[in-house]
Amino acid sequence: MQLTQLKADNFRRFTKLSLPIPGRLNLFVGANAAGKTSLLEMIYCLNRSKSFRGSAYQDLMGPAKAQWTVFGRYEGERGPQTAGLQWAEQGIQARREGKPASALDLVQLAPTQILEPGMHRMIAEGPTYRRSFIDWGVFHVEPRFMPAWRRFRRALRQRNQLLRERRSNAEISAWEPELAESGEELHGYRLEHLSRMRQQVSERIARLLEEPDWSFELQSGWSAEHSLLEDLERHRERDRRLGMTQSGPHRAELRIRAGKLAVRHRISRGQQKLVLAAMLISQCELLLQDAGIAPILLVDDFSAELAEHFQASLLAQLKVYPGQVFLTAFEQSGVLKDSELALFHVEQGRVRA
Ligand SMILES: Nc1ncnc2c1ncn2[C@@H]1O[C@H](COP(=O)(O)OP(=O)(O)OP(=O)(O)O)[C@@H](O)[C@H]1O
Repeated sequence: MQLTQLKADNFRRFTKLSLPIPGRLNLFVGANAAGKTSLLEMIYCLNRSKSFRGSAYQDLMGPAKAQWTVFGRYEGERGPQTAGLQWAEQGIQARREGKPASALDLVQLAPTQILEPGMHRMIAEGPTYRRSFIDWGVFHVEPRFMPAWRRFRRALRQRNQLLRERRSNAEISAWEPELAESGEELHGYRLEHLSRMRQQVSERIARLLEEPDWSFELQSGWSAEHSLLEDLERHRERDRRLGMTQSGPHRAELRIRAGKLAVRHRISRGQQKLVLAAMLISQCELLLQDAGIAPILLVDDFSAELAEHFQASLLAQLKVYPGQVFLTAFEQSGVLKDSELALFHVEQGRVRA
């Protein structure tokens, strides 16, 4: 899907915005605090119903009133579409084609991914971010993922509560078959998605970083020698002591290695950015192959931490990516002086093409 018009009312410093977006490759330029990241956040928020900066809905409200609205027109695989998201003190409301919709409807309409400086944590920190990277892709290509995820969450919640309440083994184990079955199912979807992506990601990273030998391994979250059901039984006493279930796909880990070393010990911040970019672009291409949708890619602070020749290889990969791309930068200099990029100047909450 391509966003062809973006409108906003009282979103951060954008009091009123109505921006036609004619093209696929777009560049927002402007000084510090001009509002470039807020524009990406607006698109992300519309398409994913949350801020990528971890801001609460209320924080997105500008000074004009206690309410904000974002609206988008789209063209693409599903024909012309519209979507809107409005927040007021009563809560958040989503609309699709002018009719009330769920946040999930918007998430499905125009899959959107972001590469932003804070994403280093996806490599440098714990497994949560890497799991959510895999799950975002699985969600869009595998319709059975959400029902399995809901079954799993429910069984996990119930078992955890019974563990905390120190209830009998009979009561606790009653939830284990459901938890194990849905948990194994989720792991299977993740594995399938990763195996479809693995080679492409490794090759893309090798191309971007000019270094070979990258590997990805998904650890299930329970022991490799046992089924999840067996693991839950074997570790019930440990789980009792801790008051929570320690085995399952909620403990899965995606290990990324460069040669034999974990990637976070091995590469610089700039290289981390390229690894993440390679992972995101490959995953977006897989979504196009498997679900027929080319996600929108947002890249905040495109040039940060990248030497000019790395910027050039990243831009080259984004240019051949078939989906819509939005970049931000302080100015259109160096490799960004590219006639294929539609340029937008952002100044104090205003945008001009
Ligand atoms: N809810 C809000 N209401 C009004 N203004 C806001 C709100 N939230 C942030 N701002 C203002 O928006 C500006 C920051 O915008 P943004 O982060 O989009 O800038 P940027 O162009 O990406 O800057 P940089 O290049 O420095 O990252 C700041 O001046 C901030 O005070």
